[in-house]
Amino acid sequence: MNKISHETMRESSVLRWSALILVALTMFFAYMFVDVLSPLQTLLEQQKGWTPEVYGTFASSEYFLNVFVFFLFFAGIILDKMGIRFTGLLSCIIMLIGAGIKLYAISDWFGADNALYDLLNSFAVSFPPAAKLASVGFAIFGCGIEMAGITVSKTIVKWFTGKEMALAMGLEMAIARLGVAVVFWISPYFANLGTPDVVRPVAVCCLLLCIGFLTFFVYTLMDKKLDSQDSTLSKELDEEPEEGFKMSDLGKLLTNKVYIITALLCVLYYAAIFPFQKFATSMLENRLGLSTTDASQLFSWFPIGAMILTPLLGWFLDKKGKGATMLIFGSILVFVCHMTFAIYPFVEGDSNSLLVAYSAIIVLGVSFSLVPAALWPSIPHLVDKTYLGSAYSIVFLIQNFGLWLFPIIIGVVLDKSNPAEVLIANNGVYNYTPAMLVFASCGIFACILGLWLKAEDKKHGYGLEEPNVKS
Ligand SMILES: NCCCC[C@H](NC(=O)[C@@H](N)CC(=O)O)C(=O)O
Repeated sequence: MNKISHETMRESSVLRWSALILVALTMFFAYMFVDVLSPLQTLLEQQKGWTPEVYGTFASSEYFLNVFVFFLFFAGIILDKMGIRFTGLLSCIIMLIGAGIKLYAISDWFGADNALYDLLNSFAVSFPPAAKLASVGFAIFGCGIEMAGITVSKTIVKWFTGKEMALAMGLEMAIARLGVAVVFWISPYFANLGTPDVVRPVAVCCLLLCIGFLTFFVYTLMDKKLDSQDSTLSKELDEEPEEGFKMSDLGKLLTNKVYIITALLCVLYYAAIFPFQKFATSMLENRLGLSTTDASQLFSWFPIGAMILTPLLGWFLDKKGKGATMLIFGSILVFVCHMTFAIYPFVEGDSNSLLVAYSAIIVLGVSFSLVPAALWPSIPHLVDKTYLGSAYSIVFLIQNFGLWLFPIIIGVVLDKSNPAEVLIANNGVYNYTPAMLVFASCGIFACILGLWLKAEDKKHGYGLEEPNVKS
């Protein structure tokens, strides 16, 4: 009888973690691109005439095709049918196309003598043509990054099931957060290198996206080898090949109560995070009277805090469990942060005010470690692995709806709560209280869903409070 070799690449910790670093780098550069314009809202308003409403609509366009053309739904099916290599490379190409369009839209090459410019200028004239085309590019980019996000989640499950899965997901997200922190520093830096210009940082981030494509390409070589080892092993062990994804699996997902609660918690929680990220620099400028650079650097402590804590909490989840409890605490903390920015009487130049702002940002960073570290590794506990790609894609789809809607709501709330005459009377300083109350309310609803999830887990034993690593 032949000797059976049970060793695959995933049993080597060096190879397993190398695979993780390669895919995490793709997400690192992608997350940089997502937020490259976030610290430049004020400059966009001054140079390009993008009002908060225009900016909010542009920011939400990232999610438009995912939600309204159901791209994410198809992305999940493509992932389950075509596999990680194909889907990952496709997602990188889509990101590059979208990013290129956005760069072109805000550049001087896209100007009044251009037929496309004239066409886009012929309707909805309060929305500048550059913002329209940039939104199209960002919507295409959004398809790519979300498709990459579900692919990377499935990749981590593939390499780390029964091992340090939550730590791996935590580390991947930490690397992505580092990308956000870096872009909040380098974006204003490149924009202000010489004559202030929003195009420079976007061009730099486009180049970095190409590096992300290359790191994913290198990963595909490892993925191919692992697949061939897995199929040899299955033959040696005489295992039945795994059944692939079927359309009927979607019905199973959508009638899975605990999965739907998790998806709703996800949309409410993330609505208080990513859309806030798009307005945070401007909020800090207005609430504390800071310059763009100072506000942006203050805010960068949020992703930095999340970056440090997410892997530690992932490690804690692997060893000790308590995932549902982490979701509840994380939701309470997001509420605390946003309420602080909504109601604290900040005074310009006051050191106490600055201390309170820093503390609130750190609290948000802690929250943004607790929830993601617990949420994403909980999905494999709730669904069958044959349709895990679709399970992630539908959570992302529901989440993307919130991420699309909230920047628009916040843009409108800002415009309505700051009519022109009030804005002039306030020397152009925006009142952010109503907008921050909207964000705070998301935290409350997410917390209620977290409590419900914990009760369901206690009743049915999904293992959300159990450690991931089986000893
Ligand atoms: N492997 C990690 C999975 C998701 C991480 C999560 N990202 C998202 O939820 C994205 N859908 C949101 C976006 O791209 O805007 C995160 O915490 O970053």
